[in-house]
Amino acid sequence: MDRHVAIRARGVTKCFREVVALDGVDLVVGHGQIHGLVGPNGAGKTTLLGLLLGLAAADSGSIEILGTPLRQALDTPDGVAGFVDGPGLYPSLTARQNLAALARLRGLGPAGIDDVLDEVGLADVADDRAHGFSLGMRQRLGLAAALLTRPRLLVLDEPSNGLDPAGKRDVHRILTRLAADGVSVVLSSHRMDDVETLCSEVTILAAGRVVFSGPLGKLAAENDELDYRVITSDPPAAGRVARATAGIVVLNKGDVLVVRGPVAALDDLVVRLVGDGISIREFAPVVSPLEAAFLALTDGEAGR
Ligand SMILES: Nc1ncnc2c1ncn2[C@@H]1O[C@H](COP(=O)(O)OP(=O)(O)OP(=O)(O)O)[C@@H](O)[C@H]1O
Repeated sequence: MDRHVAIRARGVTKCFREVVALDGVDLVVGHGQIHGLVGPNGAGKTTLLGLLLGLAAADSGSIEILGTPLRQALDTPDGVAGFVDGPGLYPSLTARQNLAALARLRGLGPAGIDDVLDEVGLADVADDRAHGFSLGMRQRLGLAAALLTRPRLLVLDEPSNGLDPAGKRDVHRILTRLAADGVSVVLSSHRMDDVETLCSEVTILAAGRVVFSGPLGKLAAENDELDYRVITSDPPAAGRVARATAGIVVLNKGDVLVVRGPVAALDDLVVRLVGDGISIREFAPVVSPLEAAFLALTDGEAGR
């Protein structure tokens, strides 16, 4: 038993007939960490999140949640909440009634319902029926339902799905605040920018296996051959300087200067540009380290 981590999964395997959805998966999530789960369609993300929520049992391996080993389905300890495949809601009930029904099922009183509705930005539509809700509103209501139980571990399958930019910002704000209070969060997403903004650690799954797990910074360190877009005050001169810098490969992407090279050569290029009086307005990876790693590590695995 390990009380220092929220989730410790080792060698988890899950098959659906001949389909191996998870194949020896390890996952460690610390307290107060927001951990991203990414992978192509069919990689096993929802299956893994479902196991963490106790919706099914693993075929083999071990899963420990909040210090308690999971032995069978529906065995999750108190303090775990979330959803997979979209939040389960009663369409004919209002937002408030949905939460009241859930509170009764969990043996909780109605106290807190207004607070969580307010927290997820649904206070104004609290008495509207859920069947008229947009995808983003249903996601918010699902999050409200999870928050109602005051969880110590939140397990969320694509929580930003269907949210507009303001909704996404609200959800990010809520999750970041919860994590600051020590709540652990595991979430899946197809949006690399979401994962990069929210998560300190990420696990990349491909075909049921973990191909990377660790801090986002480690991915950046392992990707020193990214393409960088360089926007300057004098593009022709910058192109000439880049071509003359040892170790730098210049790639033409329209009018925009794009370079590739080891970190030392990129550093040298910056020094030379500035030395030549060329102002650097932007020096940024064309695709983020996470996206580059995702594409490199999951190449050919999509669409099982
Ligand atoms: N209940 C099930 N019965 C049969 N096969 C299943 C079942 N659930 C998942 N699978 C299969 O297991 C594999 C992993 O599916 P899973 O839904 O976990 O992937 P995912 O990473 O969440 O994909 P997506 O990004 O498309 O949601 C897929 O091949 C899927 O078809």
